[in-house]
Amino acid sequence: MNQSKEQRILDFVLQNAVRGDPCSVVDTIDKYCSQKEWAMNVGNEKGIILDKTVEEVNPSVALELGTYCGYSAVRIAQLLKPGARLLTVEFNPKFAAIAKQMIEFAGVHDKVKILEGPSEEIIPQLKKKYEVDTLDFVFLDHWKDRYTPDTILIQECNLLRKGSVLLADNVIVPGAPEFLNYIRNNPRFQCTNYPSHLEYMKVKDAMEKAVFLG
Ligand SMILES: CCc1ncnc2c1ncn2[C@@H]1O[C@H](/C=C/CNC(=O)c2cc(-c3ccc(F)cc3)cc(O)c2O)[C@@H](O)[C@H]1O
Ligand SMILES: [Mg+2]
Repeated sequence: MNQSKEQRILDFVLQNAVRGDPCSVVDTIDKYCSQKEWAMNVGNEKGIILDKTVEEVNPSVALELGTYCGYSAVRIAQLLKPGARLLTVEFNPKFAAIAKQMIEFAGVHDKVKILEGPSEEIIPQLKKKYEVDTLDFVFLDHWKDRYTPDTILIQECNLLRKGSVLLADNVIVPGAPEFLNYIRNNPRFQCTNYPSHLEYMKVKDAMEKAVFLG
Protein backbone atom coordinates (compact mmCIF):
# COMPACT_ATOMS: atom_id res chain seq x y z
CA MET A 1 0.00 0.00 0.00
CA ASN A 2 1.65 3.25 -1.05
CA GLN A 3 2.78 5.66 1.66
CA SER A 4 1.20 9.03 2.35
CA LYS A 5 3.20 12.26 2.07
CA GLU A 6 2.89 12.67 5.85
CA GLN A 7 4.37 9.19 6.40
CA ARG A 8 7.24 10.08 4.05
CA ILE A 9 7.92 13.25 6.06
CA LEU A 10 7.96 11.26 9.32
CA ASP A 11 10.25 8.58 7.85
CA PHE A 12 12.65 11.25 6.60
CA VAL A 13 12.77 12.72 10.14
CA LEU A 14 13.27 9.32 11.79
CA GLN A 15 16.19 8.63 9.43
CA ASN A 16 17.80 12.08 9.33
CA ALA A 17 17.02 14.05 12.50
CA VAL A 18 18.59 13.66 15.93
CA ARG A 19 16.32 11.84 18.42
CA GLY A 20 15.49 14.11 21.37
CA ASP A 21 16.53 17.27 19.51
CA PRO A 22 13.44 19.35 18.64
CA CYS A 23 15.47 21.81 16.56
CA SER A 24 16.84 19.05 14.34
CA VAL A 25 13.31 17.68 13.86
CA VAL A 26 11.99 21.10 12.81
CA ASP A 27 14.97 21.73 10.49
CA THR A 28 14.67 18.26 8.94
CA ILE A 29 10.96 18.71 8.18
CA ASP A 30 11.75 22.09 6.60
CA LYS A 31 14.54 20.50 4.54
CA TYR A 32 12.23 17.77 3.23
CA CYS A 33 9.31 20.09 2.52
CA SER A 34 11.40 22.74 0.77
CA GLN A 35 13.42 20.28 -1.33
CA LYS A 36 11.18 17.25 -1.90
CA GLU A 37 7.47 17.64 -1.16
CA TRP A 38 5.64 20.81 -0.11
CA ALA A 39 3.48 20.39 3.00
CA MET A 40 1.37 22.77 5.07
CA ASN A 41 3.69 23.14 8.07
CA VAL A 42 3.92 26.72 9.32
CA GLY A 43 7.54 26.68 8.12
CA ASN A 44 10.59 28.57 9.34
CA GLU A 45 9.80 32.16 8.33
CA LYS A 46 6.37 32.21 9.97
CA GLY A 47 7.78 29.79 12.56
CA ILE A 48 10.05 32.55 13.84
CA ILE A 49 6.98 34.79 14.33
CA LEU A 50 5.35 31.90 16.20
CA ASP A 51 8.47 31.41 18.33
CA LYS A 52 8.68 35.11 19.24
CA THR A 53 5.00 35.21 20.19
CA VAL A 54 5.32 32.09 22.37
CA GLU A 55 8.44 33.51 24.07
CA GLU A 56 6.63 36.82 24.66
CA VAL A 57 3.56 35.10 26.18
CA ASN A 58 5.55 32.38 27.97
CA PRO A 59 2.32 30.37 28.34
CA SER A 60 1.60 27.87 31.13
CA VAL A 61 -1.24 26.42 29.03
CA ALA A 62 -1.20 26.63 25.21
CA LEU A 63 -3.76 25.28 22.72
CA GLU A 64 -3.09 24.46 19.06
CA LEU A 65 -5.91 23.80 16.61
CA GLY A 66 -4.70 21.61 13.73
CA THR A 67 -1.73 19.43 14.69
CA TYR A 68 -1.14 17.96 11.21
CA CYS A 69 2.37 16.35 11.39
CA GLY A 70 3.33 18.03 14.66
CA TYR A 71 5.78 20.58 13.24
CA SER A 72 4.39 23.58 15.14
CA ALA A 73 3.65 21.47 18.22
CA VAL A 74 7.38 20.63 18.40
CA ARG A 75 8.28 24.30 17.77
CA ILE A 76 5.97 25.53 20.54
CA ALA A 77 6.79 22.75 23.02
CA GLN A 78 10.55 23.36 22.93
CA LEU A 79 9.94 26.93 24.11
CA LEU A 80 7.68 26.05 27.06
CA LYS A 81 8.92 26.52 30.62
CA PRO A 82 9.07 23.49 32.95
CA GLY A 83 5.57 22.38 33.92
CA ALA A 84 3.93 24.23 31.03
CA ARG A 85 1.88 22.22 28.56
CA LEU A 86 0.58 22.31 24.98
CA LEU A 87 -2.77 20.76 24.09
CA THR A 88 -3.01 20.17 20.34
CA VAL A 89 -6.24 19.21 18.55
CA GLU A 90 -6.33 16.95 15.49
CA PHE A 91 -9.34 15.12 14.05
CA ASN A 92 -7.62 13.03 11.36
CA PRO A 93 -6.43 9.83 13.07
CA LYS A 94 -3.72 9.25 10.44
CA PHE A 95 -2.25 12.71 11.02
CA ALA A 96 -2.60 12.33 14.81
CA ALA A 97 -0.61 9.08 14.66
CA ILE A 98 2.13 10.72 12.57
CA ALA A 99 2.26 13.72 14.92
CA LYS A 100 2.45 11.48 17.99
CA GLN A 101 5.55 9.76 16.61
CA MET A 102 7.05 13.10 15.53
CA ILE A 103 6.52 14.62 18.99
CA GLU A 104 7.92 11.54 20.76
CA PHE A 105 11.00 11.43 18.49
CA ALA A 106 11.62 15.13 19.21
CA GLY A 107 11.52 14.35 22.94
CA VAL A 108 8.79 16.87 23.82
CA HIS A 109 6.01 14.34 24.54
CA ASP A 110 6.06 15.23 28.26
CA LYS A 111 4.91 18.76 27.34
CA VAL A 112 2.42 17.92 24.58
CA LYS A 113 -0.95 16.19 24.65
CA ILE A 114 -2.65 15.39 21.33
CA LEU A 115 -6.45 15.60 21.68
CA GLU A 116 -8.02 13.57 18.87
CA GLY A 117 -11.31 14.87 17.58
CA PRO A 118 -13.01 17.88 16.01
CA SER A 119 -12.23 21.18 17.72
CA GLU A 120 -15.90 21.99 18.29
CA GLU A 121 -16.17 18.83 20.43
CA ILE A 122 -12.81 19.20 22.20
CA ILE A 123 -12.98 22.89 23.14
CA PRO A 124 -16.05 22.48 25.42
CA GLN A 125 -14.23 19.61 27.20
CA LEU A 126 -11.06 21.56 28.02
CA LYS A 127 -12.09 22.79 31.47
CA LYS A 128 -13.59 19.63 32.95
CA LYS A 129 -11.90 16.80 31.05
CA TYR A 130 -8.46 18.41 30.50
CA GLU A 131 -8.33 20.50 33.68
CA VAL A 132 -7.80 23.79 31.90
CA ASP A 133 -8.66 26.99 33.77
CA THR A 134 -7.82 29.53 31.05
CA LEU A 135 -5.68 29.44 27.90
CA ASP A 136 -2.64 31.72 27.79
CA PHE A 137 -1.94 31.12 24.10
CA VAL A 138 -3.92 29.71 21.14
CA PHE A 139 -2.39 28.89 17.74
CA LEU A 140 -5.03 28.61 14.99
CA ASP A 141 -3.83 26.58 12.00
CA HIS A 142 -6.72 24.27 11.15
CA TRP A 143 -9.44 24.66 8.48
CA LYS A 144 -9.59 28.39 7.84
CA ASP A 145 -13.40 28.57 7.98
CA ARG A 146 -13.21 27.22 11.53
CA TYR A 147 -11.11 30.09 12.92
CA THR A 148 -14.12 32.31 13.68
CA PRO A 149 -16.55 29.72 15.08
CA ASP A 150 -13.81 28.26 17.29
CA THR A 151 -12.73 31.71 18.53
CA ILE A 152 -16.37 32.38 19.48
CA LEU A 153 -16.66 28.94 21.11
CA ILE A 154 -13.45 29.50 23.12
CA GLN A 155 -14.96 32.73 24.47
CA GLU A 156 -18.32 31.07 25.20
CA CYS A 157 -16.45 28.37 27.17
CA ASN A 158 -14.84 31.16 29.23
CA LEU A 159 -11.36 29.94 28.29
CA LEU A 160 -9.74 33.33 27.77
CA ARG A 161 -8.42 35.75 30.38
CA LYS A 162 -7.22 39.38 30.07
CA GLY A 163 -4.02 39.13 28.02
CA SER A 164 -4.65 35.73 26.40
CA VAL A 165 -3.04 35.72 22.94
CA LEU A 166 -4.44 34.16 19.76
CA LEU A 167 -2.13 33.72 16.77
CA ALA A 168 -3.65 32.72 13.43
CA ASP A 169 -1.70 31.30 10.48
CA ASN A 170 -2.59 31.87 6.80
CA VAL A 171 -4.70 35.00 7.01
CA ILE A 172 -3.64 35.82 3.41
CA VAL A 173 -3.12 32.35 1.84
CA PRO A 174 -5.36 30.33 1.84
CA GLY A 175 -6.86 33.28 3.69
CA ALA A 176 -9.28 33.73 6.57
CA PRO A 177 -11.20 36.89 5.51
CA GLU A 178 -14.20 36.25 7.73
CA PHE A 179 -11.92 35.72 10.74
CA LEU A 180 -9.98 38.93 10.04
CA ASN A 181 -13.24 40.84 9.74
CA TYR A 182 -14.56 39.31 12.97
CA ILE A 183 -11.45 39.77 15.10
CA ARG A 184 -10.43 43.23 13.83
CA ASN A 185 -13.93 44.62 14.45
CA ASN A 186 -14.26 43.03 17.87
CA PRO A 187 -13.49 45.63 20.59
CA ARG A 188 -12.45 42.84 22.98
CA PHE A 189 -9.37 42.06 20.88
CA GLN A 190 -6.28 44.14 20.08
CA CYS A 191 -4.99 42.90 16.68
CA THR A 192 -1.57 43.00 15.01
CA ASN A 193 -0.74 41.74 11.52
CA TYR A 194 2.61 40.09 10.75
CA PRO A 195 3.34 39.98 7.00
CA SER A 196 5.40 36.97 5.94
CA HIS A 197 5.41 34.35 3.18
CA LEU A 198 3.70 31.03 2.58
CA GLU A 199 5.82 28.21 3.91
CA TYR A 200 8.55 27.10 1.43
CA MET A 201 7.24 29.55 -1.24
CA LYS A 202 7.72 33.19 -2.35
CA VAL A 203 3.96 33.79 -2.07
CA LYS A 204 2.91 36.49 0.41
CA ASP A 205 1.10 35.31 3.55
CA ALA A 206 0.62 36.76 7.04
CA MET A 207 -0.14 35.86 10.63
CA GLU A 208 -2.61 37.78 12.81
CA LYS A 209 -2.10 38.20 16.53
CA ALA A 210 -5.13 39.05 18.69
CA VAL A 211 -4.77 39.90 22.39
CA PHE A 212 -7.93 39.40 24.46
CA LEU A 213 -8.65 42.54 26.45
CA GLY A 214 -11.01 40.89 28.95
C1 LIG B 1 -13.28 20.49 12.37
C2 LIG B 1 -12.25 21.36 13.00
C3 LIG B 1 -10.99 20.60 13.15
N1 LIG B 1 -10.76 19.92 14.28
C4 LIG B 1 -9.59 19.25 14.42
N2 LIG B 1 -8.62 19.17 13.48
C5 LIG B 1 -8.85 19.84 12.34
C6 LIG B 1 -10.03 20.57 12.12
N3 LIG B 1 -9.95 21.15 10.90
C7 LIG B 1 -8.76 20.77 10.37
N4 LIG B 1 -8.11 19.97 11.23
C8 LIG B 1 -6.79 19.39 11.01
O1 LIG B 1 -5.89 20.49 10.91
C9 LIG B 1 -5.08 20.35 9.75
C10 LIG B 1 -5.63 21.24 8.69
C11 LIG B 1 -5.05 22.40 8.42
C12 LIG B 1 -5.61 23.30 7.36
N5 LIG B 1 -4.52 24.10 6.85
C13 LIG B 1 -4.56 24.50 5.59
O2 LIG B 1 -5.51 24.27 4.85
C14 LIG B 1 -3.37 25.21 5.07
C15 LIG B 1 -3.25 25.34 3.69
C16 LIG B 1 -2.16 25.98 3.13
C17 LIG B 1 -2.05 26.11 1.66
C18 LIG B 1 -2.45 25.05 0.84
C19 LIG B 1 -2.35 25.17 -0.53
C20 LIG B 1 -1.85 26.35 -1.09
F1 LIG B 1 -1.75 26.44 -2.42
C21 LIG B 1 -1.46 27.40 -0.29
C22 LIG B 1 -1.56 27.28 1.10
C23 LIG B 1 -1.13 26.49 3.95
C24 LIG B 1 -1.25 26.36 5.34
O3 LIG B 1 -0.28 26.85 6.20
C25 LIG B 1 -2.36 25.74 5.91
O4 LIG B 1 -2.45 25.66 7.28
C26 LIG B 1 -5.21 18.90 9.34
O5 LIG B 1 -4.30 18.12 10.07
C27 LIG B 1 -6.66 18.62 9.71
O6 LIG B 1 -6.89 17.24 9.90
MG1 LIG C 1 -1.00 26.98 8.19
